[in-house]
Amino acid sequence: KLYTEPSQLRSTTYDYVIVGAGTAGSVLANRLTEDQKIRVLVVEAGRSNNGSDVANIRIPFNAPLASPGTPFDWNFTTVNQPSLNNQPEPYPRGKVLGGSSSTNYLVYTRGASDDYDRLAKIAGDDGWTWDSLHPYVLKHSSIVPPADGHNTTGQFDPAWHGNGPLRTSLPGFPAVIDPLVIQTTQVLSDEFPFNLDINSGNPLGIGWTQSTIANGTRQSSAVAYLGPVLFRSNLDVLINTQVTRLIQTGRVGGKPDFRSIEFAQNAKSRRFHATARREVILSSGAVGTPQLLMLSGIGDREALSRVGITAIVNNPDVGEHLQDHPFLPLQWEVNSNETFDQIFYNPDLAAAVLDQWNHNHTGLLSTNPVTNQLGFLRIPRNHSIWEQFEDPSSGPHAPHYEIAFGNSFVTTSAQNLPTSGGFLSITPIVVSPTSRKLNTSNPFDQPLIDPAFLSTDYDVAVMVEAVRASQRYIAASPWKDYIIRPFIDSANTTTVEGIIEYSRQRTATTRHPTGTAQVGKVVNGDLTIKNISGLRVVDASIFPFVPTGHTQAPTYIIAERAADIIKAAHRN
Ligand SMILES: Cc1cc2nc3c(=O)[nH]c(=O)nc-3n(C[C@H](O)[C@H](O)[C@H](O)COP(=O)(O)OP(=O)(O)OC[C@H]3O[C@@H](n4cnc5c(N)ncnc54)[C@H](O)[C@@H]3O)c2cc1C
Repeated sequence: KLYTEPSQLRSTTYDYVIVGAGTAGSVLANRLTEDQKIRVLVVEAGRSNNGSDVANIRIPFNAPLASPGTPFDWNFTTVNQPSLNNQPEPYPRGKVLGGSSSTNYLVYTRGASDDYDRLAKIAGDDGWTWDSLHPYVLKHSSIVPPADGHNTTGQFDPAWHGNGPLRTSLPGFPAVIDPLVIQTTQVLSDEFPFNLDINSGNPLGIGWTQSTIANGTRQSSAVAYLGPVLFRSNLDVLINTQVTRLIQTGRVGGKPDFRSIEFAQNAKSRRFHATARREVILSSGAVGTPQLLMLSGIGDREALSRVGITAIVNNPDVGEHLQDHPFLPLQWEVNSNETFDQIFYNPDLAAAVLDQWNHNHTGLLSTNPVTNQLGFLRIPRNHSIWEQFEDPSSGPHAPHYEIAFGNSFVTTSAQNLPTSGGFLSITPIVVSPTSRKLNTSNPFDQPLIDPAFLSTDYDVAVMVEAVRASQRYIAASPWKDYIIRPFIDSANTTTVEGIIEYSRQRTATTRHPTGTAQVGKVVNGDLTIKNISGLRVVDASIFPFVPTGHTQAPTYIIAERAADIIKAAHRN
């Protein structure tokens, strides 16, 4: 049942208390309440994902309107980024049932098998290898026909898709660049081979984008996992309420035991408490989880004492090691009036596509807002970059960078939409970055977030290489009559110095924070917290290295396995 006020709760004691009904938290809420005898409370700071004002979190193409600066988002900002000309960056995180899966850009990629194998090695648990996780890969998701019903043969491999509740699909609306992107994989097949399914564990090459969209509508963990089980009498979900602190309830096996939470609706309102008989599970995301640990006295002793918090468990790694993917759109003016830009210039067209979506959930608004094709690529072994840097990737199937092809002008906070013209955007993303950081202080204040974008020479060098690869892509013959010229802002990105200068002006977040309560440093292989009893973390903060794809699918996969680990831990 869904509650909007803490005073409405039927109990203060549950078997499990989950903090955050986001991507991972909703998976756990669903799986742990499969056993009717188990009672679960989920406390979510954000609002409901239903209501009369939720169009922008339901309509796939409107995802960029869901955050930042909206009631669905925490509206965080990073600290000034010295390597991005000392500018801060908006840092969106979903604050709504489904968490960031309700506001993200819907791209569904699992990353490389090597990413999971490295996680298993760091965790000391073979259960996290790609092969061992295969049942969870199939259990969490399924692939359904796209909104336009086109024949998807040759665009994905059905063998890699299961029958799970999270429904995904291939692009639901064709882009004028689709044939050009695919033809280039034939013309430049050595460097940019076609990959039938980038979600097979080997993402290398260029393939069709899969998105968390079904029937032309966003599929989030709230839609796929939480909504369908809200009727269960053993599940209580409290929204609009922030957990402010975890409370030590005693000691178990010589370790501090944290089985209670404190929560409130705002900084001035009454504080409430609830207790878990079995465990409190933190699924508050890569910003919320370390913030809550630190507020509860779990973190770096000296940093906590500077903000007046007494450390109960000294762990300097809590909230450190934030890792994200830097993202840099490049744009070209093109010889077409069929790019998606047109709906931003023409209100009649915008109204027509909205009418179509409202009518039957088809048309432009039913598709992913960013891209119909993605490429994941490695810098070859004989490239001079490797004379200077160690390869930080997890293995031979893991890319160093990604390129996403957009049939419109992709912007960042540092760039406005032009008022006319048709555009192609290619967005290089460094997917094995080496920059890491995050710091925090008080529950209702925004924490200090520092992704340290492009702060290492390696990240800069890979960004340069990714920009050059994008330029080689559109220099191929299929684009000859299509590209007019580079957009003015990116026109000078022809020299290494020019690319670096452009990167420092325009790089933004791909919104993939991970690593702030990572396996090996903060949590054990079973995701329990080191030197603490009664507490576990299940969300994107546990990844020791950011996966080399977009981070929602890896989060669903680890959450599905975590549910089984938790059930097994309490079986007797
Ligand atoms: C704008 C945006 C675009 C993105 N695009 C993509 C994409 O296209 N593809 C992709 O794969 N990934 C994308 N991502 C990233 C992906 O969505 C996240 O990595 C993933 O959803 C993280 O899941 P999580 O469970 O760790 O956290 P979340 O899903 O963020 O869940 C955390 C939940 O905890 C709640 N919470 C936090 N603190 C508290 C507290 N103290 N008390 C109570 N509740 C609390 C939050 O409100 C939230 O609901 C995007 C993210 C954003 C924000």
